[in-house]
Amino acid sequence: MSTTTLLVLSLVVVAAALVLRRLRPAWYWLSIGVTLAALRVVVRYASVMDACGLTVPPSRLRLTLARLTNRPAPESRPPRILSFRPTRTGLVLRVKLRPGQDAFDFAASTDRLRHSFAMHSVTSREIKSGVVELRMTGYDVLERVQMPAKVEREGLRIPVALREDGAVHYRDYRQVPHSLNLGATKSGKSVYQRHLVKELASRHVALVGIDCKQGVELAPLARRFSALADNPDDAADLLEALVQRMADTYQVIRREQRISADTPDEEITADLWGLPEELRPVPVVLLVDEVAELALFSNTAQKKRRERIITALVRLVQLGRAAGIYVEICGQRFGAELGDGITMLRSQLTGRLSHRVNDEASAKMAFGDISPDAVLATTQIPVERPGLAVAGDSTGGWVRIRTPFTTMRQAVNACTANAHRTPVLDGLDSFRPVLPDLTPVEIPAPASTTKPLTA
Ligand SMILES: Nc1ncnc2c1ncn2[C@@H]1O[C@H](COP(=O)(O)OP(=O)(O)OP(=O)(O)O)[C@@H](O)[C@H]1O
Repeated sequence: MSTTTLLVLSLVVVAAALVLRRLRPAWYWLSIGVTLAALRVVVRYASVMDACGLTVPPSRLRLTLARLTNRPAPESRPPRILSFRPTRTGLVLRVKLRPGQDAFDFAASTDRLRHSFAMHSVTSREIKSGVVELRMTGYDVLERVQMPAKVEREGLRIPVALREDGAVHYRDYRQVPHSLNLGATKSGKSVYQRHLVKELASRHVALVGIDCKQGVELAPLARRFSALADNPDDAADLLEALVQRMADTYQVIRREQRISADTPDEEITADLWGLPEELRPVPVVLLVDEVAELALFSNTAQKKRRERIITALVRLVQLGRAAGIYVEICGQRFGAELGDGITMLRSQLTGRLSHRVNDEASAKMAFGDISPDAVLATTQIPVERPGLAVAGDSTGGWVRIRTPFTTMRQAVNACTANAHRTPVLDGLDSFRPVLPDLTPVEIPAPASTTKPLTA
């Protein structure tokens, strides 16, 4: 093969790689990117760590030994690599800190590491004392979200989104029972909720919905819902019925505790999950869409209704966890301006998720009491990336996530396929939703209003 042919061939390969990298970054990463990036990290590791100030100077002992043996002074040492593995979206590097190093040094250097290793993003976290994990992504994984084929699908741990470091973000109801999902209009709240329902559909769980937008978001998914309210009056009754169900579940737990009174303390159940399977009531996920509609009032009757609703919600979030009742509240704003009880309610919603918001005050409603960094990250979500959100928890940790785009049709299909799993809930029978007619309806052409022309 002549040199010219070789040159042309190399140019074509490089051009193809560049095009692939631009148009299909995930394919580029899997085919070429991962090898190049891994080589880059391995070759540059020591010098990058040094440049980022993540090395430690030689100990006195090493210096003395070098002096005694007439050898040149030893160099500063980077942290020891414990493991290094490529993933579907990036690289994961685990390092053992040297004496005197701190996980915060790494957290503060992630941006420097990112551009030194030419990666898209780098995040760090201490996984155990003295061991830091650096997760690097090779491309912007949140641009076109693709969940990995293999995700944990067990119990009430739901894969809801992809994190910016390429890991799957789970909504774990048993760890974080209640959550708040905020965002301005068109920010992606409904798509998130739809995806959540699609994933919950195949689990052993009862779905209960309140959607005061006349049910436009949840009614199409009604086949998988055990109860649904589409106006504030029904919502008040439904919430009170749920509070009653919670009390009934506590009775079952109490009875079981008495039966097993001679068993050791640690075996006496204090929540639904400790009950034997045949006695265990089905757990319930309550989804509330546009919560502000429940809190607003303009006359005395509506004010009374609001009080009933907020009281029931507060009771559910305070006591629901042990009875297996989990609450997911969704809205554009959720602050003190919605009236009494809202701040108290919010403090019990330990899971926080905020899509794009219109102002800092709204971001503070999600994260003001948890993490100022998360407030800043929320205000920086761009309009042109709906679905991007900041997820946090009460420990102050937060992460950027994006849910895969889910159409209403995909969610409806999942609900229809799992309709047989919809449990009947005692006491909530009267709230069973009217099933949507999903057969295509032919829309008649509009009658012509144009008068025929006369000569
Ligand atoms: N995860 C996502 N990935 C890609 N596009 C998305 C995502 N989430 C939302 N979008 C886009 O943004 C649009 C608005 O999303 P969505 O209806 O969920 O907003 P919303 O916050 O519920 O708005 P509203 O409060 O007005 O109902 C969607 O129609 C879709 O085009």
